[in-house]
Amino acid sequence: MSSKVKIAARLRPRLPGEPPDDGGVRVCHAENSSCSTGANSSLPPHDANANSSTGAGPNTSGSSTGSGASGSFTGIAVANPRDASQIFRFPFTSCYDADATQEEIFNADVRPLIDVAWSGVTVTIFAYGVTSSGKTHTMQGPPDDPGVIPRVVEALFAKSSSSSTSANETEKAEVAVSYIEIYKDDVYDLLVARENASRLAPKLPVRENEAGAVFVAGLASAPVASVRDFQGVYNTATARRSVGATLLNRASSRSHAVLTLNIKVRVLDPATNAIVKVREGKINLVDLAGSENNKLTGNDPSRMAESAAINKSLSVLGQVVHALNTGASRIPYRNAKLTRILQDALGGSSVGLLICNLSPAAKFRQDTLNTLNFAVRTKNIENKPAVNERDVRPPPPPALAPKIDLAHPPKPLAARPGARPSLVPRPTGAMRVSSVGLPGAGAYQPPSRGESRMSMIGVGHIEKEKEKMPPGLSEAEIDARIARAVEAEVARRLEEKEREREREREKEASSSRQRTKSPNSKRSPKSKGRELPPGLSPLLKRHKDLDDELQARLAELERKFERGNRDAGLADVLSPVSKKKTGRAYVALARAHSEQGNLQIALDLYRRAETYVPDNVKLKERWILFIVHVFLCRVGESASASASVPSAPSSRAASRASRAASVSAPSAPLPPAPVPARVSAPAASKLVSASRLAAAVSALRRVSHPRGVSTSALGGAHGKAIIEIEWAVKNDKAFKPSPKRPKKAKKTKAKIKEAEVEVGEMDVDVDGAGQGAPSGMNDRRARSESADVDAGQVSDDQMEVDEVESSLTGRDAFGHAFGTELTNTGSKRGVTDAGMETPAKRAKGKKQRVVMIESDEEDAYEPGAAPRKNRRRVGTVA
Ligand SMILES: Nc1ncnc2c1ncn2[C@@H]1O[C@H](COP(=O)(O)OP(=O)(O)OP(=O)(O)O)[C@@H](O)[C@H]1O
Repeated sequence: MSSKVKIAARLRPRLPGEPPDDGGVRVCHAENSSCSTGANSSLPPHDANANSSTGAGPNTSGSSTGSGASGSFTGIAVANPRDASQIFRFPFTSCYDADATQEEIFNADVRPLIDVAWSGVTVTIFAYGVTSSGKTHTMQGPPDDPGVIPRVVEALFAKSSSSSTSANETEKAEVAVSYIEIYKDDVYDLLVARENASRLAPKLPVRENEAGAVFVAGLASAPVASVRDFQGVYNTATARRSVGATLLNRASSRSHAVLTLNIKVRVLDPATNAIVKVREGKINLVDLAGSENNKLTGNDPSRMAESAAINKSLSVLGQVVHALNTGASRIPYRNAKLTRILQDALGGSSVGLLICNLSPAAKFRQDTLNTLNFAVRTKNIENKPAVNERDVRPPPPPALAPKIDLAHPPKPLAARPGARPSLVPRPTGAMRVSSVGLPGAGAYQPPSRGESRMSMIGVGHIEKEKEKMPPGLSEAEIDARIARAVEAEVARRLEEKEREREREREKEASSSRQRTKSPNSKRSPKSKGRELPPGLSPLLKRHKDLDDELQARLAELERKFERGNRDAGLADVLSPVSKKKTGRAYVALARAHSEQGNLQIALDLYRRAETYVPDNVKLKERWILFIVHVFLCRVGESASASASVPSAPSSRAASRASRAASVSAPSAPLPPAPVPARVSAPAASKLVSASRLAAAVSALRRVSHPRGVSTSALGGAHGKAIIEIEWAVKNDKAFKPSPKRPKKAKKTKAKIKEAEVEVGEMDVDVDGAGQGAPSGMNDRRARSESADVDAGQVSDDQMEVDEVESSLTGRDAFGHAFGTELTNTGSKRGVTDAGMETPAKRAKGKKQRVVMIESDEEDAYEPGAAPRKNRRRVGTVA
């Protein structure tokens, strides 16, 4: 349903002091074929035969055609201010001449809207017109001749007191008032007291809620219970409104005022007196500030500013109306607070009434025409009123749900002739049960839940409950009791099931604990496969003949694995940095143990380190090696214990080892163990295991790196450690770990500065030796060196190579001779000798090779001098 904005035009009488009415503005009524002018007109009524126009001036639209300004139409006829013989006619159904009373206007156009608001719709009534045209008079009115606002309130309370709309329902209304003014495009709450005449009330923001309704945030709302209450609130608030004297109006409104009456109607059920519905209607009563011609108003600068704001907002109002009429895609509501607040009344969901106030004075003729043009356009705006009503009745209690005969439940929909088969799969024989356990044909119930309940409770249970009911109960009470009983039964059975499940879980947990405690107990290969690390399971699956000892060993490994899981739990909650640090700590610990010969512990620690750095491929490989190592050691020991000749290749253990290794590398037969002629049993076992280990490791390496990967690529520094340990085991030698790699120096400003100082010192030292480069390097050399030695581009590896090279030649990469000789002996793993420099010293050595190039202007570096801005740094700390 749509509703057009209704227009009512009212011509005010000529005021004392105004020039005589020239009869230029006439109110015509078709019914009595007459046109009247403002009161006290000095001119006779407009000549009915005067020339008339089919428009209302160049900017008009929508005015009707007709001949003459006769009373053949209802509306306003205005003489062209430039040519009095031309008449513009504006047809409106509601037109009031100067003699019209406040009561007439109220009864004809406003009173009907009270019922609209009462029914839960927003109604907006606004007075529009040039300054001094009588807007405030129409809306507010003097105390002895109240206008629309007081009359609306009075009618509202009268309606409220006699609010009985039907025989069944009684209505109770609550009225609350809010009152704002929009002054210079800022919103102020007129209900909020101000400390003094100056505008100290806070400006209120205009917002939009999720539903798109515009509202003034933080606006006060005063409930009023009677007309007297309202008068008290309204008079106080109105006194706060910005009013100023202009030449045209002694009490000119300097702001737009919007009074809102919020009407909340509660509809009661007469039987129970309970609230059935709530409707919330609103009446917005808007007294706009009048458009002003500053030539006529004689405004001072402050009034001019007000006037500009007023005219601007009215102009936006006009643009909004125009956009609505032309069906524009964008309506410029947001261009002014006024239009934003009146958005609902203009093309929104409210019912609107625009009262056009007209002045008969000739000086306002053009403004009058503008006002009428605006009115004609506005009347084409269509709103879509919406009723704001909600049903607040509580949902019907379960006992009042449709009753079904339990003994003869309704057929499912699909079974009815012509009914659409249900799309929900339904097991045969199962009947849907409502949430309270009653068969609910109409009530929706999720199938799974309802059906499971049905299977739990069954119709028999309900029947039993029904039988238990004492006599004399009503049907509803019986239903309610059954519902409660069934609910309780469902709850009890669910609880029982839950307890049962809990017991099962506990049983399972205790049996798994038992299994862990007794490592010798028989375990199914499946459980092994599930619990052991993935790298271990394939090997075990293929060797089901492993003896008890090995089983015990595996159990121990499992425990370690579980401990690893705990570590994994801890690793989960650590930050990446902490994880890395913890992983490094484990590696360091492993190194320490390996140094002491505790290879087993070392390898275990390497494995734990893996928990914290799971993506570290090197550590994963080390874990596989460890498993093989353990396996072969055990095999080797048992072989040595059982054989008189340690190298016996035909021994059972050795053949097992051979088989195990061949699993990993079927194409790589184990080499014969290199056993010396005379060797002790333990040493022999070690050698046997070592040889098997070496074969298995190489086989594994082939498996994991089919294309062949170098040792360093296999494990880097830590991989090397593993190989070294293996080597030590194989050769029965002490294991010497490699020294830690020096950390990379960070390129911090401080270090760069420090490096500069060091370079300065280095230059001095080198000069002192008589072999270094001169402290003042020429530009060409500096450039060529900078191209070669941009420290940012020199990798660590390159530095290692340089070190070796320079240790051989005694010169650095640039041909400089060093005062101190680098002592890297070039051993096969790059391990330094006992008297070698510490990593820190090595790092320092590297620093000394950094070349700092100063700017072209400075040949010599001044030790201790602060770095200058224009220095060009082409080399930096490695
Ligand atoms: N219908 C009327 N009957 C008698 N007097 C009227 C009527 N309409 C307006 N007046 C008088 O005209 C003067 C100006 O009216 P009013 O202040 O209501 O104009 P306005 O449009 O509100 O002006 P502004 O926009 O400057 O506030 C007032 O003195 C008012 O009493």
